[in-house]
Amino acid sequence: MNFYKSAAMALDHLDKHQGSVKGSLAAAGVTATGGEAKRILALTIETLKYRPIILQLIEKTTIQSIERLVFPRKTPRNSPSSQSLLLVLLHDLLFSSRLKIEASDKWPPKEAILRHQARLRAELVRIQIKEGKSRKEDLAKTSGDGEVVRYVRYNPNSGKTLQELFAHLESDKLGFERLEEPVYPVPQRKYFMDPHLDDVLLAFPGGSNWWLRDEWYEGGGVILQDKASCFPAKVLMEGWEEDEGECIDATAAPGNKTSYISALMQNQGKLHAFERSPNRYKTLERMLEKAHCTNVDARRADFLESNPDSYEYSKVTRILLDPSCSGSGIVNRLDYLIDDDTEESDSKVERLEKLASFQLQMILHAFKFASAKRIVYSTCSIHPEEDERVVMSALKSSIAKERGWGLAPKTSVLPGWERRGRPEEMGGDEDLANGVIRCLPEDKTNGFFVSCFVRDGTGLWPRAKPNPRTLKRPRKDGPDAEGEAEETKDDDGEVEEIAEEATAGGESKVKTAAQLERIRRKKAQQKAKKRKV
Ligand SMILES: C[S@@+](CC[C@H](N)C(=O)[O-])C[C@H]1O[C@@H](n2cnc3c(N)ncnc32)[C@H](O)[C@@H]1O
Repeated sequence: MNFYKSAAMALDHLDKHQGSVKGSLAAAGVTATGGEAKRILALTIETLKYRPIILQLIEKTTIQSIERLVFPRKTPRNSPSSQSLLLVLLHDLLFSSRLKIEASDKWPPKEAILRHQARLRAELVRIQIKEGKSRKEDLAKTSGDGEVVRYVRYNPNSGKTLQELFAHLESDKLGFERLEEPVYPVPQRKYFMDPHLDDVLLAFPGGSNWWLRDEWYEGGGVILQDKASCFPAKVLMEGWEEDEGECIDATAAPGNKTSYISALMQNQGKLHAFERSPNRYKTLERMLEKAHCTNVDARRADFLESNPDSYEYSKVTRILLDPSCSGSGIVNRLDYLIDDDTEESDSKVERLEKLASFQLQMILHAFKFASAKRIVYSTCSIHPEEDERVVMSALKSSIAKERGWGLAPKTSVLPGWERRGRPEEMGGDEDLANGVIRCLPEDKTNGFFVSCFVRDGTGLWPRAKPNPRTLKRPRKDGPDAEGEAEETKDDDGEVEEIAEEATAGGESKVKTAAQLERIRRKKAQQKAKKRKV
């Protein structure tokens, strides 16, 4: 019951238009942790998806006014509004997988709603017919252009073949038909192999959920993973040969990319996986087990504390860095459900600065591994501060120069992918910009960024005279880093915690264009103040 009230209070808070769903939960005083918090978050998000439809039902059945004793127009302080409570309860009754309100039958709000059950269901069918939707799920609000694709990655580590998966999907039980060519939006009950990852990635219609309680999903034969999130592993493992050496996934949980790298290594050799957060490490362990990854040595450890010169990592040739980021590219879960981002621009700038500094530090640490020759850096962010600008700072670092790290050219970074980097963020250098890839929702993926550093003689370097906006400025003074906790999202929308870090040596202290802009603004403000005095 409290669980419904908490979700309803978060909806009320969102109604007042104050930030993200998660932020609204905190602001509404919802303090649940662990599984309970996830459940409340999920209910809030799911309710938002069906909100316009549920509001129509409330209006058509006039349930709120008929049951005004239970759902009064005005509710006491610290209680949710009647409308929001109705929204979450009706969501569970009509759209949840169990199709019921999970509370005692004697709870007055549930009793009141059940009195109108038949009418509510009938109205819902009417709306479905009017909207031309054969399934209720198709009434859900989606992220914009109606071209949402649900991607599913085939996992060869499971020991089953792709042909077996096709047969399963096309069986009478599931009844899918495979198309030879991509069609967008993907038609109902059809699927096809994604044109960029045609050996592993299957594309389904947006509302698909055939994998719920399906043996292939439960048994790790398929993994739900956004298309863009598959790219880093694909780029990292380009040209891999079994006897080349070992790999590192420096920031592994929940483990989607780890399991893909493991599969690309044919589950052979050794993949060292680091995860710093204890909770997320547990998720990683579960994921690796489910995905049958037997070549992964996972540890709960901070990658920045690993010793690049140790014998243990002497055979590591490839490193994936997919560090904590702002998650600004994730559009398919939360962001489209609320109108816009009301975060104050200054705090946003500061947050990006901190993230960029941490991300750069991760790259510079990876550069130190003696045998490393290919490093992929990716984010699920669309901000240049975390993407191209971090890459430029890394390329200009002294360690990159000392160890010969350059940027891999387009030819070895998914050349078939059209959307490349922003030249204006890379000193105007088209070749560098073509070396990295970006993804946007219009590409039917999450917003994403992938870059690849190499030291095999093919690497690109920034031009001698780079764009001053992207210049790295080593900081000679200033405070050392403190462990300030910050929350970010990974590309699957999971909330993660990062602790901001920086080195005392100043190697990773960068001033991004955003920082410079802030300094400029502060100076201008000070000048204006002086003038007034
Ligand atoms: C964006 S997520 C990674 C998602 C993952 N690559 C996947 O595809 O499933 C970043 C992860 O890195 C972890 N992390 C952040 N800093 C770290 C560090 N210094 N060492 C190890 N793990 C770190 C975070 O806790 C978080 O789980």
